[in-house]
Amino acid sequence: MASCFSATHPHYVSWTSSANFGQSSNPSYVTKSLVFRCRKRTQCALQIHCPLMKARVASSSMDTTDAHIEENSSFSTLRELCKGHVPEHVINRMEEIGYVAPTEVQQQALPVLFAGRDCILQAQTGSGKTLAYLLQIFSVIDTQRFGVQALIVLPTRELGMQVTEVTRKLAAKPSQAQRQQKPCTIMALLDGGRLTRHKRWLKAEPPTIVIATLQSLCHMLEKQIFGLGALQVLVIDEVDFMFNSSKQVDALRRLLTSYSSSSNRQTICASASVPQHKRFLHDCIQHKWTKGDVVHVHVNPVQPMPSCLHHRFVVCGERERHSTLLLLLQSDAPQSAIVFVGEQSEKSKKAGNAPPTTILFDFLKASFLGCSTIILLEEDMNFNQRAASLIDLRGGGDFLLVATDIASRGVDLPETTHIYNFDLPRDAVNYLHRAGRAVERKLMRTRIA
Ligand SMILES: Nc1ncnc2c1ncn2[C@@H]1O[C@H](COP(=O)(O)OP(=O)(O)OP(=O)(O)O)[C@@H](O)[C@H]1O
Repeated sequence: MASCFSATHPHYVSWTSSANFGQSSNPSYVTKSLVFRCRKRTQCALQIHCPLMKARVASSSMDTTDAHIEENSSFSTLRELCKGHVPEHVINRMEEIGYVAPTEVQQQALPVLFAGRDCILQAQTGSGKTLAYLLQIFSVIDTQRFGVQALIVLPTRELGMQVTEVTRKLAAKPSQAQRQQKPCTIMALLDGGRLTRHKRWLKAEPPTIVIATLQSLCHMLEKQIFGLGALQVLVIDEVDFMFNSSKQVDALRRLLTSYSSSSNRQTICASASVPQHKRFLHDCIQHKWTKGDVVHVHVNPVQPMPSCLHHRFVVCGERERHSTLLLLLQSDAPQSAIVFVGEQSEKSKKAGNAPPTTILFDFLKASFLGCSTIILLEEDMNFNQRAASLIDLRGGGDFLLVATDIASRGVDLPETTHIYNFDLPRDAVNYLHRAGRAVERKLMRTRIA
């Protein structure tokens, strides 16, 4: 048996199976029902769904009492919130871009961040965590000083490019009066970039802000191309993903303790999911990844997934998965959608099989006529192809993206209306991040209104 389930976005939650229909306003109830129903069917589904259940139980025990959060609901605009902390030209730029009213996480986190506290920032996908930590960075950097003052570390090149774009927009040229000041320089040090050019730049004059993936960053730090002696703010975005990745965790630990010291910098960790957050906070203090008085800003802890999502699942036979997905796409006629496919196993690679992403991509290109722009994004593509896919996606217009989990973390594709999990996510956390790709712009619209 195989399952294909989808998350779409109207203002209620429902689920369907080949045998039953149901409705609920509580996503965790949906998860429970899904587990229960699949458990009755096959062992295979049971194995797949058990982690979902565990994560649901873990999330239901969360509370916010582990850290004092400074309540400050009196700021109705970001300008008021940032006044006296963030330079005027950045505030002006922020308003020009359209960031006027703060989101909930910005309301709660910015006073804590401006007070210089280390912070674990946990809030729903698309809630505006990036802007919160960027505003803090702009509040502390001094462009007259030499050295890298802020470092943002993220798991993928795609997310790195996105955060770099927002940072550059905010840092745009200061006003006439501030022209005498040196501009804020920003470097994207991402896997697949031209490291020789970066090396020359770093040696000549280190940029004020570096946005990096771990591999490229650690390469530069190990070769002592630059140091973190002047570092004031270190941000680890998608922190749970980074700590869970066997490829990244050692380098991340070195970055947090050996290359710079938590007592000399402000450390901000961000994610929509921090499983076992009390344990994580304990580890942060114990291993000196952060200072001892680190704050856990946890927005909306009882509802880790936005309530505007509509969830459903479809159970079908293994051989009918492609045709079932096609039928769903034809009946939903999504404006823009992402179809998540699992990574190819090593065994399948060794056997010389085509990757499941490519098989599905070719199938949809040949059979789905509802969308002219069908795009592929996966780890095994080279960096130029990956960049080209992102440019196509952001070029406007409708799209159908066939992707691995490379697109599940942080990537902001505001036009996305539907998410299809062609292969089941590994666990509830993975489901939450995949589903979260469909909500960002809609949530913002609601909040601003
Ligand atoms: N105050 C604001 N007003 C309007 N739009 C905003 C505001 N803050 C952020 N946004 C927009 O909301 C979208 C989502 O923001 P962002 O990517 O920071 O979310 P996130 O919390 O980091 O999500 P994820 O957990 O998926 O990484 C972006 O398009 C961003 O430009």
